[in-house]
Amino acid sequence: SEQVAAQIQQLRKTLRYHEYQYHVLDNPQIPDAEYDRLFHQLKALEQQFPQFIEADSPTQRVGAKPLAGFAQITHEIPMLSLDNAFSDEEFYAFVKRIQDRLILLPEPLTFCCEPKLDGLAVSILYVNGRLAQAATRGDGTTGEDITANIRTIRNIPLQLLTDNPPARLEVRGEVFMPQAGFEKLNETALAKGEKTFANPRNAAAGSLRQLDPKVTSQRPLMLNAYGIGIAEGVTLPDTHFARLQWLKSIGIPVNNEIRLCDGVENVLNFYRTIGEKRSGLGYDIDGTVLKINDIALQQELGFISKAPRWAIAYKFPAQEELTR
Ligand SMILES: Cc1c[n+]2nc(N)[nH]c2nc1OC(C)C
Repeated sequence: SEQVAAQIQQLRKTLRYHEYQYHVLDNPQIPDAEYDRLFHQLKALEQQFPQFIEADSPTQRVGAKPLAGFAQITHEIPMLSLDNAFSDEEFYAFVKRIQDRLILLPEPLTFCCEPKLDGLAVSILYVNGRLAQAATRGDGTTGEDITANIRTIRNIPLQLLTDNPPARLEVRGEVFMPQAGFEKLNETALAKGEKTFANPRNAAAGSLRQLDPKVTSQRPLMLNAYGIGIAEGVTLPDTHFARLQWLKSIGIPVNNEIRLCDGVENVLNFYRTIGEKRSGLGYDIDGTVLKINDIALQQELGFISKAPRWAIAYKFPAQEELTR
């Protein structure tokens, strides 16, 4: 049965590789039917030899039974919110406050510019490379344990794709529901006389708050990572953009609209470009998040009580004001 164990390990490795290519690199190497065939081959082998089943096998996404409730989790590093800007002038003022505070002012000032996805912020903890725990942001200090539901999200790896994983790595990101999946979900709900959701954000929130992971597993949710919390047993790169690239390299999905921009004019150009692309992205965003890229400068600037001094969300006018 060593031969069976080896065959099972090889199938898991192959499936993880194809999940990474499909969900993270958007570059599938095999047709979906071939992936499904491999998946069901592994499922059958594990059913025939249950002694080889492991919690982070690609077949083990959907938890067995519904929870009675959600446990509370206290974030070791608080998940803070963001200060907002609603005009170029407010963004200029944000940059001026940074320039006035920094002892040594690099020229140009480099920003990591990201779309601000309209979903739910979550924290996902990997222990020795295995998904161990996940929580909602909650009030920033305490959130709800949604580990069982997070495990069902197909583009979140159950195991990091690296041979020497950090002892502990906390990935922070947004769980969202793409517009196409949202419309299909509401169509089905309507046809079955069930409750429909007002918008993709509410649908994502409702799906993550399901006590039964089997229900969450049927919902078209996705994660896009935007930062790192706890990181032990690894030396992280010294810029935010390089950290996101590193996350992507070990299997964590990162949004592909993220860009580095040198200087304020290029940042504002990013903001306008994303605004023009907004209706065609396929998922809801409510603005951009513009961050000082250099980690040492972030640490020098620190946080105001509730939000970092080094990042700002520059929002778009509320969607209702514009025709969709
Ligand atoms: C609350 C939040 C939300 N978002 N969304 C993105 N894309 N980045 C990002 N960063 C955040 O906070 C960090 C600046 C700490």
